[in-house]
Amino acid sequence: MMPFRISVPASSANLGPGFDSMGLALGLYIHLDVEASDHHAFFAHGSEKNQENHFIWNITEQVAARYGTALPPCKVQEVSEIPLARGLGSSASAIVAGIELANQLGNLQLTNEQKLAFGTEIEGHPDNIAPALFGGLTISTMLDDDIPSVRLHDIELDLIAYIPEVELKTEVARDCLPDTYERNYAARASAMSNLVVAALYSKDYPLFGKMLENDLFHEPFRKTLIPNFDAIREKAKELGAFGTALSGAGPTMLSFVAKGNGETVKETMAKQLEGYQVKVLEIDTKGVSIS
Ligand SMILES: Nc1ncnc2c1ncn2[C@@H]1O[C@H](COP(=O)(O)OP(=O)(O)O)[C@@H](O)[C@H]1O
Ligand SMILES: N[C@@H](CCOP(=O)(O)O)C(=O)O
Repeated sequence: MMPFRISVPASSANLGPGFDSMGLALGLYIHLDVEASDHHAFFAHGSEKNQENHFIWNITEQVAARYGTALPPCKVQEVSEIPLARGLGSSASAIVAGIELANQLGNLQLTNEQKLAFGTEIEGHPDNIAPALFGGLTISTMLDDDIPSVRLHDIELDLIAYIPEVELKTEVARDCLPDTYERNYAARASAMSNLVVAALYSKDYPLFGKMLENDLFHEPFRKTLIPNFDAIREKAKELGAFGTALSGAGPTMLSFVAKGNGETVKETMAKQLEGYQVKVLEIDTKGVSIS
């Protein structure tokens, strides 16, 4: 086996009201460096200890078992830039990395549809899995036997992420959500989501930002868990951001600003947010890749 590297981007799910459906691939990556070995070994990021039960390797074994394939012994070294449990899709990126590792080691020739279906089955929703696989901004949903997914091109915006030190597990942030929504409420919430997509398509970024900040599906129920939710949104707006939303389930927030303004807005925001990593992030356009 020739050594190879699997790289998977992070992602920001939801984009306001696109709950469990929209996601944007980001230029932060998890990498798996793989080489032949006489025994199996998985080294997690920053660890020198072999972890036989690692989250990613477990996914790889599940995929191999599903296809009845034996995996050749190899050494895997994980290197990751994606912070865990901050709303940047680390679990989905790790799942996609595990699926791709099985695909490469077992020469499974999985189609994109098979990878998306398997990843969504594990994660429970496709909004982070689809952009981690395909790159860019994806809109997808689960049907009984299919996961339709559309990719939007040419998002001409700069992105600024405000990543706090605290973690928030997605599972905990999902437990705060109502089980059901009343019909008129759900219709209004869906209308916001429709307008987010329409505004992105027509590059009407002021309208996009306005609708982004009018989510009714999840942010109203999660904002009390999120440090500085209103302050970040208001300050970014003052500095000219079109809009700011929770990234995934949070606690990271993500601002969308005019192309070319990202660094200036970032500098000012960073001064106000002690203890945060404030970053201008690129949009990843490739999704999972092998090199
Ligand atoms: N690279 C990784 N290695 C091991 N576990 C991971 C990795 N990435 C994610 N996880 C698991 O997923 C959890 C975070 O997932 P989640 O709560 O959905 O947050 P998010 O996906 O927004 O980062 C981590 O606490 C860990 O259990
Ligand atoms: N739609 C999900 C997205 C979770 O994204 P994550 O990056 O926080 O795992 C949700 O909002 O629960």
